[in-house]
Amino acid sequence: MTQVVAFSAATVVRNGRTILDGVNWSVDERDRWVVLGPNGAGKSTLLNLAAAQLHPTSGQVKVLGETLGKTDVFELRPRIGLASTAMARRIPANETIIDAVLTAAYGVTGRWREQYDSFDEEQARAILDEWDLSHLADRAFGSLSDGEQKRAQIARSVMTDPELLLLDEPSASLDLGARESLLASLTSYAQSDFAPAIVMVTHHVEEIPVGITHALLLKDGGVVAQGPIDEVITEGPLSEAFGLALEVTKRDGRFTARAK
Ligand SMILES: Nc1ncnc2c1ncn2[C@@H]1O[C@H](COP(=O)(O)OP(=O)(O)OP(=O)(O)O)[C@@H](O)[C@H]1O
Repeated sequence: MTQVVAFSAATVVRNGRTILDGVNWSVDERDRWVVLGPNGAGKSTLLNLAAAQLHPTSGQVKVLGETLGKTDVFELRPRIGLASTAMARRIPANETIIDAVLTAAYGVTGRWREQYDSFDEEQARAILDEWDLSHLADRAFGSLSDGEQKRAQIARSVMTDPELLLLDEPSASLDLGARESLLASLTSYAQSDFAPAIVMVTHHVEEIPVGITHALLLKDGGVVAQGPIDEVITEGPLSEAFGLALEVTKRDGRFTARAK
């Protein structure tokens, strides 16, 4: 199997503070990872390294075979799909959903030329259909609900057929119905043979879609546990990561956790 992400003692220091501390981690092309940990654990920092948006202060990070610091990140980034709130903020509020997805093919967030390739437009419409957004194609991004915006962010992030898909809290702030519907879509996407390697960040085990194969638990910038999901999302490692005694259950592929 091909490694799409390889961290070797990856460390990030900001303002004299170590926010990611000697992380060793690798993602294979068939893997679907979830990264969990409390606020401030370093999850977004780790995702930004994998997204080639940030360089490690020390150690080595390889993404899609390229070593950060020794490669042109502007060539690497189009091969990576990233859906995050920070990315969504760059989409103009009056941009239509079809354009918000379509412009990903050109690496921009605002429609800037009148003519797009008809192949790209067809691809964007097929993706809207896949993510249940076709009926909103001509609506302004800023007018969508949080749940619809999350779907639109993911749709945009898969437009370029990325080799690595990174999702930062895809179901945060969604109501129960929107969360469950998005998780079902993520499950069917993750189980497709055509889906790339996936890494998603979340705070809650209830937000892990069925089909995620591996988990990484972070605390204070360090790795508490990592590996196959059923070995990691268990009482011991999860209680250690969140700093309280937790009871963890799994049913039909979904996890729940509560304080003991
Ligand atoms: N530029 C910076 N300068 C100083 N500290 C920073 C900087 N960027 C991030 N941090 C700190 O690093 C820590 C890790 O941040 P990060 O956003 O990666 O955590 P997280 O696990 O994603 O948190 P959350 O769950 O709250 O989103 C936090 O305490 C944050 O305040």
